[in-house]
Amino acid sequence: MTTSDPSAPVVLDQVSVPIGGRPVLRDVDLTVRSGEVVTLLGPNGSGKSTLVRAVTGLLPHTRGTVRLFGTPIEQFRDWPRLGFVPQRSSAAGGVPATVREVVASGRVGRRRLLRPSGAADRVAVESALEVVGLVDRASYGVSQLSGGQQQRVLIARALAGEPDLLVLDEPTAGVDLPNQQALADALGRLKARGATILLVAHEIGPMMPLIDRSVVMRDGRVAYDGPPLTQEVASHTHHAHDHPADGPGSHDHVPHVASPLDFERRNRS
Ligand SMILES: Nc1ncnc2c1ncn2[C@@H]1O[C@H](COP(=O)(O)OP(=O)(O)OP(=O)(O)O)[C@@H](O)[C@H]1O
Repeated sequence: MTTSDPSAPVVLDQVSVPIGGRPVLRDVDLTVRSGEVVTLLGPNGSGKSTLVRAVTGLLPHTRGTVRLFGTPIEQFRDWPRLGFVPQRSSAAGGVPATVREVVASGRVGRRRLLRPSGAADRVAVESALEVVGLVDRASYGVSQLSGGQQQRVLIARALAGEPDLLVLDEPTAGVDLPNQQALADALGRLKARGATILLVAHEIGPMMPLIDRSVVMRDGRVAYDGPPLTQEVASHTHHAHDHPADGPGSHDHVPHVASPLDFERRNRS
């Protein structure tokens, strides 16, 4: 989608990203406007994580331009405005940190160099813990928590930085329904504060009412960019192994949404 707002939180214009010499993102146009919640959908390997890694500056692009809040990413310095929740690995990571410590680490970008944390930092950390419903677990070691709760710790860490743009890569993968609901509530509050959210999601679930737009990736390109997919389409999942045409190497680890075109095609047959 082209944009009339070059100062939008995210603007990708004809962006290509190769990995290991292979084109993984190809000529991608994408705009996420201020205050929007946009979901990135698409089969495994279609380039969703690559796209968010290009947006968060973790992966360089070779063609096109990536702009954050109107500034080309190469010149962008206002990183505290951006929060990123990476694809789930583990918030514990073998480090014996408490929940509060991990969440407080999200304030680092907001603090002046070598200054101890102040009242504003403490308020932001407590508020983030409250939003994700982990106040009563704040002094627990992160490794004592369930996977879904650890995911909420990562989200609280991003929220503690009070980002204007929050990018989340599959925050609900493998997360049970109560945790998905807690996440949806947290994102709803962030949205109410005016934040912009770009979300890679296989499982939309309780987040559906928050979504303003859906973008479906396929083979490194944008295959659909438009109104949010309905709950019916979004919940119409399949596994890649049902579709041999997807070819080798596209093994799926979770049910996923393909493009709306697939949905219609399957309904016709
Ligand atoms: N570090 C890497 N080295 C080599 N190839 C990679 C690397 N990262 C991604 N790829 C390839 O790039 C393509 C896009 O991957 P990407 O992770 O962006 O897809 P995705 O849509 O996020 O998939 P998933 O839903 O499984 O997370 C895939 O073919 C993947 O194998």
